[in-house]
Amino acid sequence: MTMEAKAYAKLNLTLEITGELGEYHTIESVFQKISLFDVVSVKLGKSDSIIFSESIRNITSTVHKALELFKKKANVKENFEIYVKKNIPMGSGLGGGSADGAITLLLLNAMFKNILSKSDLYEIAKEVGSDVPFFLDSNTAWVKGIGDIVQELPNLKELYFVLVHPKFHFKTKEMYAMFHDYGKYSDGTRTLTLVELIKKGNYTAKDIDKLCYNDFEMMLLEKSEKFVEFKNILETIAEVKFHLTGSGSTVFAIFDTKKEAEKVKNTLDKMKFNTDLVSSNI
Ligand SMILES: C[C@](O)(CO)[C@H](O)COP(=O)(O)OP(=O)(O)OC[C@H]1O[C@@H](n2ccc(N)nc2=O)[C@H](O)[C@@H]1O
Ligand SMILES: Nc1ncnc2c1ncn2[C@@H]1O[C@H](COP(=O)(O)OP(=O)(O)OP(=O)(O)O)[C@@H](O)[C@H]1O
Repeated sequence: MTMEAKAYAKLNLTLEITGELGEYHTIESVFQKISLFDVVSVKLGKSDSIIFSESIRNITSTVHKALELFKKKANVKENFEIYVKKNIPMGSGLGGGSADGAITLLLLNAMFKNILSKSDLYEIAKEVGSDVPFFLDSNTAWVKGIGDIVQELPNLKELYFVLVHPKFHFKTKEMYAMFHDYGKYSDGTRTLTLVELIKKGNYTAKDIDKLCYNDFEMMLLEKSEKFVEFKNILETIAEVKFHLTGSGSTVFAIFDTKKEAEKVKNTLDKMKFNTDLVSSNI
């Protein structure tokens, strides 16, 4: 029997870097799942095999890590064939690797009739990657710690996002290392303001847009000419504001209606930008 599930991407509506914890950084962030997904399928096999639809650089992928840790924790001796259809662009700040890792854990656990408790899964998820716990069962969340403390929020209302994927990419590890030298940490108050707005519930795309903030973006605007140039051209053509997600390089703009989002996407597509139109409704 093959079990299959969607691994949804996320946007960081805010991303404040608040300090350091060992080799990691502490963050305050609002994570939002979006309707862009990889598909993970799992079935029993003669030996463990993990195949991605696109070649990925890292042989110890999040899916390899999730499988290894699940088998160990659940004391499972069976072997599995896992296939991952990648749709989420890699190294984009959309959390594709983290989502795949979380969904692999959920599928394996479902195959074994929930052999592991929610808290066991959470512990393994943290080991797969600092962002992975969010992807186990949240849609909208206030994320703290090194990404591992997840506080559920009411689902964001149906909003639309135009994503633009630049030709250049940033590596998460290098971005945090660069931020360490840059050193302009935040205190989390911007994230708290957005959290309060989402809890209250009466808002428009514009209200959310005004509160979007990303410390990596602030750093890139000071340090990266290619990012500044890209963002300026994009915002001039689209006539709307774009925000970085995670450590980039994908940026997003927010709209109340699909129609408004389509208009901007069409304009950008004509100019050969690489875009996606997604919504918060998954
Ligand atoms: C930028 C974000 O996408 C925001 O959601 C995440 O913080 C990144 O999370 P991620 O891609 O799951 O990152 P990981 O694969 O766990 O970590 C890659 C590397 O980034 C650095 N890292 C990551 C997360 C974090 N909170 N602090 C860090 O300093 C560490 O050097 C780590 O070795
Ligand atoms: N399941 C996976 N899918 C894609 N890339 C993976 C996976 N596991 C490990 N990787 C490696 O991690 C790198 C970045 O992965 P990913 O696409 O998750 O980055 P990201 O979107 O920037 O994530 P985040 O927002 O969590 O920083 C890839 O270039 C690849 O080498």
